[in-house]
Amino acid sequence: MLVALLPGDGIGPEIITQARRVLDALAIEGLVYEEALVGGVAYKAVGHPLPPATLDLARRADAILFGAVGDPDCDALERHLRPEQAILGLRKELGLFANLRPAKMFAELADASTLRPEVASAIDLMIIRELNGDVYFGEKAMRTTADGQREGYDIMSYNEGEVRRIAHVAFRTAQARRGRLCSVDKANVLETSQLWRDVMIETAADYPDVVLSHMYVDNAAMQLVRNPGQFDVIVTGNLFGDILSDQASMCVGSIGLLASAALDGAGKGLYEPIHGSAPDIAGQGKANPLATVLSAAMMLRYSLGLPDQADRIEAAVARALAGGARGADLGGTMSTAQIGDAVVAAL
Ligand SMILES: NC(=O)c1ccc[n+]([C@@H]2O[C@H](COP(=O)([O-])OP(=O)(O)OC[C@H]3O[C@@H](n4cnc5c(N)ncnc54)[C@H](O)[C@@H]3O)[C@@H](O)[C@H]2O)c1
Ligand SMILES: CC(C)[C@H](C(=O)O)[C@@H](O)C(=O)O
Ligand SMILES: [Mg+2]
Repeated sequence: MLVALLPGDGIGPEIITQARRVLDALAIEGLVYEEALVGGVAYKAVGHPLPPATLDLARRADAILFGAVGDPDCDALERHLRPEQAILGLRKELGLFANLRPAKMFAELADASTLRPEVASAIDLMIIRELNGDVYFGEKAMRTTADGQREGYDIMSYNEGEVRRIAHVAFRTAQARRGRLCSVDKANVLETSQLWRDVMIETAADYPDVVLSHMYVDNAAMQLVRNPGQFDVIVTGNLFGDILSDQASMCVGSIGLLASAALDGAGKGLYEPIHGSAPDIAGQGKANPLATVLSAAMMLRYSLGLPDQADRIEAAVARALAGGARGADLGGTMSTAQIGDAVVAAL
């Protein structure tokens, strides 16, 4: 089994190092790793954020463990050369359309949430974000209007096939959990969302055991902090899912805790923390590696057929947290490597 390791920029290498240590400690037979450049480091080395050799490795691999991309030095580059294009390109080129972003409160962290403990302790939800469409991948450009103003535009669209395939993933996920699916859209304003809602309702006919509800995205953002315990599975588009998942991360204590899987529906997956390259803390040993460690657990579960090993990592993270393994993001003092040590010791 080949795992592509793509550490990327900023805190990416620091957090991938810790995830790799945890994987190594499991001594899984037959697991091999190959590393490649991605993001700003790839642009600086070879002139492109997603070099052909990296894309080729990602295609050959059974799974991809990804750190983060993004570098302030690159923010003025033409868009197609910016580091972020690497992650967008991998998702699109590999057809990784289903993004699973689970948020569950670790009991040991109830005090770390910005929500009151009795509100936060009820959080056990899964955000399913569509990852290959929406305003992210529509036509976009800058142009000049007739009266000489600069104008930027980005076309938002979904076709029904794109919505239906993510709907099936979401309904099946809800079936395997508590049977409740909340579809989040903006159907009161957007045609894209009206189609989204119509297709969700049509697909529901195949899943009579799942209770489907709908919520506008503005209300969903409010409900996530008012009463997050009401959610089981949330399914939403690319942009809304991006925003709501960062919000959900803070509800469970830190953005440094939320893992994700980007799946193609056929077993291949890219696994990454939901956060970015955090240039403000890069290279200082302050990054929380747990989102990446938990992403490695998702990789073992969803792509490598090793659910018991995944459970082992997740249990070790819970034990490490119970033992006080907290970095600055959770009000503690441990470094990135010390948190890694604590997880390895708890395996
Ligand atoms: N998938 C990705 O690679 C990805 C995701 C999001 C943002 N980005 C990129 O990352 C760069 C920075 O973006 P941003 O600042 O908006 O978001 P960010 O997620 O990198 O950081 C937001 C805040 O959270 C903190 N933070 C993030 N991860 C943390 C961790 N593991 N431990 C402790 N604190 C953590 C950061 O220090 C920062 O204060 C940008 O270039 C952006 O495009 C990349
Ligand atoms: C870096 C960016 C392109 C990316 C996104 O918007 O999908 C990030 O925010 C994420 O959540 O993975
Ligand atoms: Mg994001």
